[in-house]
Amino acid sequence: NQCCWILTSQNCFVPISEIIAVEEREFNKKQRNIGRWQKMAKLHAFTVYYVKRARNHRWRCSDVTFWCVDEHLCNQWTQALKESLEMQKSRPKQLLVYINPYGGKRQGKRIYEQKVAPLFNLASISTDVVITEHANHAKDNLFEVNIYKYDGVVCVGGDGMFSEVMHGLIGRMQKDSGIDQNNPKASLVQCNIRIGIIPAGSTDCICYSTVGISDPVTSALHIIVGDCQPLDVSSVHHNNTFLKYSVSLLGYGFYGDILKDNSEKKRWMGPMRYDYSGFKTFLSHHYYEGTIAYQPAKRTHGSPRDKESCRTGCYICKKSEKQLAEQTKEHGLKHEEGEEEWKVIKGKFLAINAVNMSCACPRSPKGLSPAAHLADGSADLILVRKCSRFDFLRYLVRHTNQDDQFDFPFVDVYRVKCFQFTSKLSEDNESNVMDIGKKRFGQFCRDHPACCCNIVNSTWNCDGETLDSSAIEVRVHCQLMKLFARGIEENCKDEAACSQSSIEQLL
Ligand SMILES: Nc1ncnc2c1ncn2[C@@H]1O[C@H](COP(=O)(O)OP(=O)(O)OP(=O)(O)O)[C@@H](O)[C@H]1O
Ligand SMILES: CCCCCCCCCCCCC/C=C/[C@@H](O)[C@H](CO)NC(=O)CCCCC
Ligand SMILES: [Ca+2]
Repeated sequence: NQCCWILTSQNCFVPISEIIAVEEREFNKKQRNIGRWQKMAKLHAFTVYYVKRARNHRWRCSDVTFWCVDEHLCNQWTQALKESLEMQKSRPKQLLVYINPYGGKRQGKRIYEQKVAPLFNLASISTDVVITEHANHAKDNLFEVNIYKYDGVVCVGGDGMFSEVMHGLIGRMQKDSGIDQNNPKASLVQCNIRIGIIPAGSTDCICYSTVGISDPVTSALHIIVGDCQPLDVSSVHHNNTFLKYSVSLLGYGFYGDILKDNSEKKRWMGPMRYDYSGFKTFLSHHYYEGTIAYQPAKRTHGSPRDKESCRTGCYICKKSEKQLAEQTKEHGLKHEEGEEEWKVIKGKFLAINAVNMSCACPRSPKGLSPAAHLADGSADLILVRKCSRFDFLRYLVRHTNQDDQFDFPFVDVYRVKCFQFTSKLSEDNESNVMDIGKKRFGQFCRDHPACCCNIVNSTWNCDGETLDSSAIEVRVHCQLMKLFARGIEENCKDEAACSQSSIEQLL
């Protein structure tokens, strides 16, 4: 029962849902026989391992040992606690684990073996572990194995590794349900097999934005207690062909160019390669011309300029969950064609970013859109128009401090449910007006050679992977998948306040 609590000897309350394991203990008489009367009695003991909150959303495994002289009483306690743990139905028993040994600082295998596997053992979770041998190994494997025998899939790596596992799972669900992913209007089948992320990559934005920290032990504990966080997923299509899914950043211009510069050859630099490419891309200061058409997300509550962020138990995401359930009840899987109007914006942009979540990460703890929601069925579309290098720097710096990064005349932000983008170049090509001058003068703007306006296209950065087409059609699928997470918890000033707030939440 979620409302059962134990009071530990350190005077802190632990909800049953946050107990990791209970173990009988061999009591060591020599160590404990301090009092005279104890010499005569045989002692019995059990240890409770539980989640302890540390600073900055970190979770740690703490333990407390209870002992008594009455063997029957001791057994009763252990039995009762173990039965209560058995009743926690959302906890995983069997997991499929994929480890990318080459992600981030190449520490994935060590992190899993030293920090995560011992905790899974303690919590009696059995695992099948696959160490990937090449890119797409995990994704392809998910189409072959019996995924339905697992309570979840864990990926040890960065955002790229998560993306692979997500594509494998969502793709497999659609295949098994006979849904054509190439149809941009298809209603996709929700994936109920949760994904756990053990962060071991370069940006780890998805883990950071859903847990509040990128820390392997914290993530392992969220998996053990069986947390569940639904997540919006965007589908990306070009000409009725499925390209990719995205959960964090879909970025054209600045973030696309960073990735393009960031070739596999630079992987030896580890996470540093992004700073190097970021600096180079900032100096190049390229603009791109194009047209964006979007449908505003009218049914979702909240706005990208809100002061409150999405947190554990977010009521805006809960409302979307309710709406989604009602909609599914009414229309089943049939896609309901929106009647809402399309808004069209043409212009020259330094960056076009569409984010399904805040995209908080260690480089930017509040993220690209601090008020974006994990599971509200919408994305925040951020348009950074042509501006000076100095203004763009001011905009970037605001990602790292408390100032509002949307409070600039050259930045617009909209909450959308779908959008389309066409670059000026592909518009021109489509209308068959091939300007020979473009070829002759190379990649820079013929009319204004010094304006840095690029005639060639940029590339889309889709959760850290490049897309082959610049013209794309994007649609947000509300809560298409689930993570072993609970969103970012409100900050607790001290442990006592933390326990108190958890009690209030449960009551
Ligand atoms: N054994 C492997 N060899 C080479 N590449 C792999 C292997 N396993 C997975 N990959 C690929 O490596 C890519 C990057 O991995 P990952 O996301 O773990 O690290 P990262 O790029 O350093 O971190 P981030 O994505 O957070 O920036 C993934 O897209 C994945 O497809
Ligand atoms: C003067 C200081 C200015 C500093 C400005 C910092 C702004 C940083 C915002 C970072 C936003 C990251 C969004 C996440 C994108 C991920 O899906 C993707 C895959 O891991 N990472 C990158 O593309 C890697 C992106 C790397 C960006 C540097
Ligand atoms: Ca969202």
